[in-house]
Amino acid sequence: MATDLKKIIIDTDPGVDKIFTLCFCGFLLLEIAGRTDVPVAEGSHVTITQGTKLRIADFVHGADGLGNQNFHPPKGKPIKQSAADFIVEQANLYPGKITVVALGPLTNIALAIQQDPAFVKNIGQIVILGGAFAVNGNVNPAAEANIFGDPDAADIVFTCGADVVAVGINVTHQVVMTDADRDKLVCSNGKHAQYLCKILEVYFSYHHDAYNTKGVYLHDPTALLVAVNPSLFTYMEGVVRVQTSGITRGLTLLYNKQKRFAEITEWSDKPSVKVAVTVDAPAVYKLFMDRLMDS
Ligand SMILES: O=c1[nH]cnc2c1ncn2[C@@H]1O[C@H](CO)[C@@H](O)[C@H]1O
Repeated sequence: MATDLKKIIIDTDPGVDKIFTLCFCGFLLLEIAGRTDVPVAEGSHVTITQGTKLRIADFVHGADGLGNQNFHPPKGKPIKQSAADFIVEQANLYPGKITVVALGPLTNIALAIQQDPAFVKNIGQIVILGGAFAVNGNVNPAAEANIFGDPDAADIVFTCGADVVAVGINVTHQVVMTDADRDKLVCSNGKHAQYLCKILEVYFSYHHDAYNTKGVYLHDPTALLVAVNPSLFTYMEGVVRVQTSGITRGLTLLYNKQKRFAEITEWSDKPSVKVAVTVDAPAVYKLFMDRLMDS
């Protein structure tokens, strides 16, 4: 029986919880997992306004973005196309069928939108790990890290008119791997469990210090599940705008359309997106841990 497998492009920067997500997909770091068949395209080095991309998270993920484990550089090379060109090409080849899961700043997707007027129609869905909806950010009280990385790009993506679903830290902070579960993972037969527990050390100590929690937030794996198992979440629809300057640069503000304002606002006449508001955290967590411990 033919199965209609979902076609997913993961648009990501390095990071410990990103590796967890790739591992969950059966990829891990592609060479470690022997998945050299998966094409890798290089993303933009500058923001959509040609600004320098800030390195803001070495204290979260380690200086190499991978838990300071000094891995050998990969032998394989990225494909020649840029990430934006690749995303545009795939959306054209498989109209309505591609889901892009964005786990980092949104520069590549904003570039794809600017490059090809048909992209918004051709892309199946854009799942964004990003934003802090009605809660404090994690870079500063206003901004979540991925949106803060390129707020202008984020505003382009949120208002582009494609099928956009955002999962912010108001939701991902509910999915926590505890210290005790990390210890269970170390002792499990999972193929990548030892490796994962090593790269987790930096990430755990950052969470202990920054949040005073005995556990880490599984941001990125949770976002992936929005793409593959959306019924584990509930959503609100509305227009999201991103603050691009000032002390609240990177703030994501959802207009829930409950009030009809007398004035025209920056949210008027913009397309709606879906924003995750609740998550079945035990179910998400179980799916995730079962996969990591048993495969
Ligand atoms: O304090 C932080 N600074 C920068 N990046 C962070 C921080 N905490 C988590 N993340 C990263 O940003 C996304 C969620 O906001 C996640 O991808 C996580 O890896």
